Amino acid sequence: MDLKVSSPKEIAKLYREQSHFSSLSRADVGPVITSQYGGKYNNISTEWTQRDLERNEIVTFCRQYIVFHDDKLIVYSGPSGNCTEIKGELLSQDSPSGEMKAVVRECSIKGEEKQFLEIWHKNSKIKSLNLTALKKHGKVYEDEQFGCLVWSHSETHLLYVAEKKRPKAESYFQSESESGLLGDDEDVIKAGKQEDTVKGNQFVYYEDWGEALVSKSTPTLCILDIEGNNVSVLEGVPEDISPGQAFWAPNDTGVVFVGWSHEPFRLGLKHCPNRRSSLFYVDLTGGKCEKLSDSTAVCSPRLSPDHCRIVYFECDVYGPHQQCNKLCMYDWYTKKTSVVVDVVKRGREDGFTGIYSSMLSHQCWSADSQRVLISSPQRSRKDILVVDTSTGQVTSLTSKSDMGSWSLLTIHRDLMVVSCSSPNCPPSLRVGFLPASGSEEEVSWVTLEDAQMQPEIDWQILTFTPPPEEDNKQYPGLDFEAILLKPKDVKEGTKLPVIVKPHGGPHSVIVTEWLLSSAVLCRMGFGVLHVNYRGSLGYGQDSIFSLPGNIGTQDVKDVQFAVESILKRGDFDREKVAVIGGSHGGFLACHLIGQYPDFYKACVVLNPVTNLASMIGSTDIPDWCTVEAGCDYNTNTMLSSSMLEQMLNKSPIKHVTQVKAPVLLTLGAKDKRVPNKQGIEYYKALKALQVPVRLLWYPGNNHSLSKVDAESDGFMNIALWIIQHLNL
Ligand SMILES: CC(=O)N[C@@H](C)C(=O)N[C@@H](C)C(=O)O
Repeated sequence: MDLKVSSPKEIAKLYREQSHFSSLSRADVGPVITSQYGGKYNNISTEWTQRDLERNEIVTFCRQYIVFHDDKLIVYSGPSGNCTEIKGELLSQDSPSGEMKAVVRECSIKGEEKQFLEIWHKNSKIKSLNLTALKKHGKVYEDEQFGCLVWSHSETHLLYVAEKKRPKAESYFQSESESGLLGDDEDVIKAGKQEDTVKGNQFVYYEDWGEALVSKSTPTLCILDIEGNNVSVLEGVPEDISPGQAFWAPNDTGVVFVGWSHEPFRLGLKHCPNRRSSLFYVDLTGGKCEKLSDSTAVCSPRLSPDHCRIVYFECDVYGPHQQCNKLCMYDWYTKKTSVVVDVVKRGREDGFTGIYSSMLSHQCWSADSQRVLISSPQRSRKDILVVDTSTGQVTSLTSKSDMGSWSLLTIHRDLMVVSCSSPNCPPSLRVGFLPASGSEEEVSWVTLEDAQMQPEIDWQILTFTPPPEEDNKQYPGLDFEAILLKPKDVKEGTKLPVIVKPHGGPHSVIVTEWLLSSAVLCRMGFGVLHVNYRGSLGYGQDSIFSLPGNIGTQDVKDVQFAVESILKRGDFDREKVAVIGGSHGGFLACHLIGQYPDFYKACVVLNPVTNLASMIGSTDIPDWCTVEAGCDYNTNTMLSSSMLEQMLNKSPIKHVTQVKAPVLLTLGAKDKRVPNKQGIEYYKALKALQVPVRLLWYPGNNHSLSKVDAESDGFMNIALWIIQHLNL
C-alpha cells in the first residue's frame, strides 16, 4: 500500500502545518465589571504555547476575551484584541483585586542574566527590583513543582520560592585581588555589602531534585514587602524540609506550604508525587512551624474562597510513582482533616474511576466554597469532575461530550474556563457557568476560540479483556483500553500499516486529546494504536498495583494482545507493524521486538529503559527500578545480587539476542531520569549482533526530548525510519 504522504518534503510540510495549532497553558479571569448600562462582564486573559520551527523555540503568547453574563448564563463573548507574545516572564500574578500585577522577569543585561520582580499598576511599571543584585537568595523557582508567586490578601506582600543563597566559594590559592575582596563588583557595591567567602568549597556537590529540576537544591520561601522594597527569607522552615507550592494563610498570619523531606537524600520529583511530604504552616511573627497533615505524600493545597478550608491531594509514599489520589480537606478553624474522596480500587458503576491528576488548578473552588473542580483521567478520557466537599459526591461535567478530553484552566465566581480537544481536533477554549449543585450535567459551554477539526482522522476507544491465561491472579478481572487513530476514507480492501505506541511511566496514561505526532502519522496514512495496558492511570488503584513485579510480561502481553486484536479486524497489514515508545514505553518496545522478533518490522525508542540493573545506580529515581521489578524500597535499601538478578531478568536487554527489527534510538544528552547510557548499552548490543541500528543524540535535551529541534528532527527521522523498514 502506498502512503498518502511519504516524501521527506511532504512530511515536513504536514508536520509544519499541524504544529501551528497552539495549546492552552493558562487562563485568568479578571474582576466582575458592571458597564454603564448595567451589564456585567469579566475580562479573561489566556496564555497559549506554540512551536516556532523557524526560531526553534516554543513561543508563549496571550489573548484577551470579554464575557458578558448574568452570573448564570453567558450573554455575549468574544476576543478583545490580537495575540501578543510574552517574553522573559518566569512568573506572573494579578493581585486579588485585579488592580496590580506582579511579574518575575529574567533578562540579559550586558551579557549577564538578571532576575527582576516588577509591580505593574494601570498603565505603568511602578516597581522593578533587581533580585539578582539584592543577593538575598539564588534564582527564583519558576517550575510547577515548587514555584509560586502569591499576593498577600492585603496586597502588600508577595511570596515566592527561590534557591537558598550559597556562600561564595573560592580556592585556597586565590589571591585577594582575584577574589574580589578588594574588587569593584558594581552590584555588590550597590547592595552595600561584601559577601562572605568560603575557601575550598568550589567543588562541593549539591544534590538536586532530579529530572527537569536540575540546579534546584534548597528552596527557600521569600517575601517581598512591596512598600518597603525589602526582600526577606522566611525563617522557621525545618532544616530537613524543602518548601514549595506556598500561599498566604487566612488573614496573612503566616504561610502554608508543602514541605518535601530531603533526608537522607533527594529523589527525583518529576512524575513522582509519591515523595515523603506534608502540609506545613509557618507563623510570620514567631517563626513557629507546624505540620498540618500526616507524613505521607501531599501536593496542590488550595484555600477556599471563604478562607476556611484547604483541599489537597494525598497518596502513599514510595510504591508506584503515580497512583490514585485521595482528596483531603483541612479545616483551618477546627484543625480537623477529612478525606473527601478516597482511593478507588475499581471503577464505580457511575463511571467514576478515582482521581489521577498530579495538580489541582490554581483556582478550583466554587464561589460558595462547597465544591471543588478537578480535571482527571477517567479511563482513556480526561474529564472535569465536580466534588461536593460535604458529601464526597463526584459528578462529571464532561463525560457525555463528543470532545475527547477536557481540562479546567481556572474557575472564578463559578465562571469556568476550560480547554478541550480530541485526537482529531486541536485544543479549543470554552467558558461556562458551574450549574447549581445537583444540576451539574446541565452545564452549557460557549466557545471563545474554536479549533480546526481534522476530518481526515478517525479515532475510537477500544476495550480489551485479557485472555484467561493472562488474567492477574492477585487482581483478577481487570480490563484495559487502547486509542486507535485511523485515516478516514481508506479505499476498500486497503490494508494500512500500523504503528503501536505504548506509553511510558508505566503508571501514566494516554487520553483522547490532541496528539501532534500521532495526528501527523495518521494523516500520512498510518493506523496509530496507543495502548493503555493494565497499570495505566485512570482505571482504579487495583490496575496500578497489578503491574509492579510483572513488568516485561503483563504490560508486554497486553500491548501484543491489543495489536493482535486490531489485526484480526482486517483493516491493517500484519506485515507492516512498527512500534514506538519512550522511557518505559521504550522498555516495552524493546521487549516486544525481543519477545516477538518476527512480528515487528521496525522499532523506535526514545530514552528507553533497557536494563533496570544498570539504571539503578545512575537514575534520579532508583526506587522506580526496585519497585517495578517487584522489590520493596526504602532509602536504606542496599543492593543485593538477587535484586540485581531480578532487575536484569525483567529487562529487555535479556531478549536482545532475539531482536531482528531495525532500531532507531533517540537520546537526550542531559537525561537524569533514564540516563542515555541505557540507550547506548542497547545500541552496542545491537551493533555486536549486527542488527541495523541508528542513534540520534540530542544535546541540551533532557528526558522529555521536547526542545523544538529535537522534537521536529526526531519526528522526521522516526517517520522516515519506519517508511524505510516497512518498505512503504
Ligand atoms: C516515573 C518515570 O518517570 N518513569 C520513567 C521510566 C518513564 O517512563 N517516564 C514517563 C512518564 C515518560 O514518558 O517520560
